Amino acid sequence: MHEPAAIQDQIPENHCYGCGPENDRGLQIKSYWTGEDETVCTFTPSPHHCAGPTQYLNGGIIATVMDCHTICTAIADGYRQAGRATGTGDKIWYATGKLDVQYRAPALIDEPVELTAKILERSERKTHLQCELKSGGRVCATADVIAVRVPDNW
Ligand SMILES: CCCCCCCC(=O)SCCNC(=O)CCNC(=O)[C@H](O)C(C)(C)COP(=O)(O)OP(=O)(O)OC[C@H]1O[C@@H](n2cnc3c(N)ncnc32)[C@H](O)[C@@H]1OP(=O)(O)O
Repeated sequence: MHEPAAIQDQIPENHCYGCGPENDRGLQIKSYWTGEDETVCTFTPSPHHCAGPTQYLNGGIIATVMDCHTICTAIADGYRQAGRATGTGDKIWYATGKLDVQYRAPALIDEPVELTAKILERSERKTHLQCELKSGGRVCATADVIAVRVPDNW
């Protein structure tokens, strides 16, 4: 079970291609807390998100959804650490400092991919997260991510 409201729907003014509700041509992923330091996201690919062979998901799309799922997790965690509901008060904004993706198996285009993110460590300026992407019941990609806090006018 997770909270009813998606993290992305609580972050204001987000036009990001991967996770921005304001980007009507974007992927519009939705992430949810499942525990203290863990979030999940289910993304349903469209046929045009394919790799060379039409049955597999493009690697850049895989990287994008892993990037956005983890960075939104870091942002929501920033609000939690500040003792505020996500999106309230002064804006808290993180950017990707590092995204290290390992592609372990091809992900299928015709079924949803399941992502999990886990916060490993946090400090004032950065959050270290791990992400896993599953398709067809197997782990297809893992990522090591550093989210870096940036000014709210970034
Ligand atoms: C709601 C919006 C969701 C958006 C989701 C999508 C996210 C994105 O795609 S963002 C776009 C892609 N990312 C970017 O364009 C970022 C470009 N880079 C930058 O702006 C800067 O280099 C930035 C912000 C990452 C770091 O800024 P800078 O002022 O150099 O930070 P700096 O003070 O050196 O580092 C802060 C901390 O982060 C660490 N850090 C920074 N980069 C890295 C890295 N690549 N690897 C490891 N650690 C890093 C530093 O070691 C430092 O750690 P500590 O506090 O322990 O000393």
